[in-house]
Amino acid sequence: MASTSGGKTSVSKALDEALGTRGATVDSTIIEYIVNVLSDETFEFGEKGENAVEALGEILVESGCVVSEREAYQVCEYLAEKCGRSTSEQQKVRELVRPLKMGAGMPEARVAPKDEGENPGLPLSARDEAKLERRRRREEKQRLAQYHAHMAAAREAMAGMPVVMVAHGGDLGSSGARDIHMDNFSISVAGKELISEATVTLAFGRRYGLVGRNGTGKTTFLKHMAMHAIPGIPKTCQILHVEQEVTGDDATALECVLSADVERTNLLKEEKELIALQQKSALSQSAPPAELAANMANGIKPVNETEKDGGAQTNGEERLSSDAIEERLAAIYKRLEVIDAYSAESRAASILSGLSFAPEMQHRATKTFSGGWRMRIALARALFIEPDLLLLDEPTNHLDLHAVLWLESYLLRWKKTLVVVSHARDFLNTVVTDILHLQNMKMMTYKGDYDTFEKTRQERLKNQQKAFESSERARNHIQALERMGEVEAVINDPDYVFQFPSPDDRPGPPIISFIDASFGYPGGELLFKNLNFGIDLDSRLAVVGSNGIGKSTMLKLISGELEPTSGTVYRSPKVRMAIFNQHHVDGLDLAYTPLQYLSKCFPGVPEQKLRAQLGSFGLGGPLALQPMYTLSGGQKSRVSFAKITYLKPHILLLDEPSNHLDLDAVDALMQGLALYGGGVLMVSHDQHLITGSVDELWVVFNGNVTPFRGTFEDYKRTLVHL
Ligand SMILES: Nc1ncnc2c1ncn2[C@@H]1O[C@H](COP(=O)(O)OP(=O)(O)OP(=O)(O)O)[C@@H](O)[C@H]1O
Ligand SMILES: Nc1ncnc2c1ncn2[C@@H]1O[C@H](COP(=O)(O)OP(=O)(O)OP(=O)(O)O)[C@@H](O)[C@H]1O
Repeated sequence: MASTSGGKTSVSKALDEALGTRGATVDSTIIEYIVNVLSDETFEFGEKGENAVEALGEILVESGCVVSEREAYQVCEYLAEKCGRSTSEQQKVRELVRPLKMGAGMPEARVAPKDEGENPGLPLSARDEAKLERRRRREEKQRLAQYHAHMAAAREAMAGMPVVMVAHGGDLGSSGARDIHMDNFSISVAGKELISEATVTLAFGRRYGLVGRNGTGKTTFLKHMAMHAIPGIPKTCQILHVEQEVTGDDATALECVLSADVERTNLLKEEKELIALQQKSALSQSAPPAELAANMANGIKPVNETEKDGGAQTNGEERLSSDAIEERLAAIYKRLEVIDAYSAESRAASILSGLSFAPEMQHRATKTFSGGWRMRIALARALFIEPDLLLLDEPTNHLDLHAVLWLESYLLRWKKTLVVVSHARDFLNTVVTDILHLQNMKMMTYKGDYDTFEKTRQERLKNQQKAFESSERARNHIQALERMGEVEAVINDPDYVFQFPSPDDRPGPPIISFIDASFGYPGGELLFKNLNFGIDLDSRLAVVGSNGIGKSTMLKLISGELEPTSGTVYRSPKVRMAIFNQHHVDGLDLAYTPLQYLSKCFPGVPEQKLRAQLGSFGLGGPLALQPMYTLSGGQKSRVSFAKITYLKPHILLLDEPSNHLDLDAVDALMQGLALYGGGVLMVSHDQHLITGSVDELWVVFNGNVTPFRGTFEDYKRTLVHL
């Protein structure tokens, strides 16, 4: 099998042979660059030279080494045959001293040049070096300025979003909006068209799953709807896009949810003040504050900001009789009953509890929660508000399986309209009534769940293909083409491939061993007691368990980011581990492009190699050159995958790897893992991914990690019965 490179001399010789006389006409710096890339000891040609084409195809054509892409393939195949070596002969890749960690900003691995000649390009004079350095600094400044401008614009857009609160009818009433017709609209971002001339109707009370490849524009579409920026959306229609976590302050989680009912909050506040006043006036007949007197003069109208500002025309000296207070209180009680205010607290508490907030947590200040939990509070608030149109963007990403199952059943009873972006097949199949499919700038609606959509679409594509082929045949026979209806060619998404480079070396066992290992955070209780297990290069494991039970901590104990408080965790000194963690985006430097970012992480590695690595995760072409703050969620995830797998780890530790990936990408991930030659341990609750890519399920519970005998479906059933 031709997979890795040979020495520099043999590569140079093979290249000479492949290019023939044409080689002599090409700039020697280019030839030197190509030889350097191919003779790098970690370079893999691929079975038929396909990786070499990926890395060098463009430059071979552009420099005139070959005249066509086809010839580039031939040359690379020849080079692979001549210079690739079998796996057994492969040289060992340099080892990393520490594992690669995404969240913590993986230690930047410097790939040292083998010798002076390995860096492509000619040596520069001191003057040129200085010039280059100045340019680099200028570009850096520019890049940061653009990034900050982008973030400021995003914040401004967010601040301009209509505020959505619980509406009880009457003054604060909802429009009673029903169906929404968005006719012939287009959406562009930075001059790039994402949706073109689409027409979408959202029927009141239906639940739509919005699906499409990463980066097609689903989130952008939700944002535009929430801003009422698409013609056809009634101004009065309350649309809530759950996008941002709630801000952390002293209000408890429960108060934060309840405060979304502004009318209730204000009525309760007023009630409290009136009662205090009643008690006081019983003693001293004191004067009420101007604001209260004003409310009473206004009758039973609920207090809101407008009244506070403009309604206080009564002077503070005016005295209110206890009768007036009684009257106002009666009106308040009546209104509280009408708006179902007395059951609000239990409704809010039950939503929070469904989303895994224990009673104690519901009474904790929002500022004490992590981002993920604050996102869950934002979701709880949205469910409590019940807007006319609820827009959810990958809600299951932040939830444990228990909460996902609860959310599914809650949304099944949802009475209003829902649009949910999700890449979780089982969630979509359970929750949605229709699918909106965004592909190739077009939006199509399909009735039914995700599986039905897939079947219908396959059928539609088959028929379209048949119609296209027969129209093509007819085109060959009939001249009068105008008389035939135009049949569009079938446009299908290209197949994804995720390539996880397998390690070239296989360190002997044991690789990872837990021996009576216990762990607790300082000042906290023990999270794990006496763990005993091992992980090796053949392990294929999924770890499951509720939120906060310790799954991420366990990954950190495996990788060495944490050490046990007692007992031992043994890690083979030769093992290279890569961690993909849930907060991978925090580790990315968003002001850079994916290519610049990888170049920073792996200095000295030729650009073409890094491009090939990005390409193997679907980030080829312009995406590699786009600042990362402009990338979609799934696109950023791919940058992380490209980064952590570059140095061919022996063990992959994946914390919720399918979050953000589109459904085809999850299939590609499964395929990639199946071909990967190292060990895999993942934390996930994605049934499709788990079922298709691991052979063992481990449950974290009560300080233990126990193998589960049964399928993931069986495990899910145990949760429903809890
Ligand atoms: N300044 C820009 N220049 C070029 N492309 C841009 C720019 N800003 C955004 N984009 C592109 O616009 C698209 C916006 O994607 P959006 O986040 O709406 O996609 P998505 O369908 O929600 O993706 P995902 O499934 O990954 O979450 C992406 O393809 C992104 O690369
Ligand atoms: N650095 C830390 N210091 C103190 N306590 C921590 C720290 N990190 C996590 N914890 C606590 O340890 C417990 C386990 O956290 P961990 O993140 O491992 O759980 P998890 O099962 O991965 O949760 P999730 O599913 O929400 O990611 C939680 O109660 C958490 O609050």
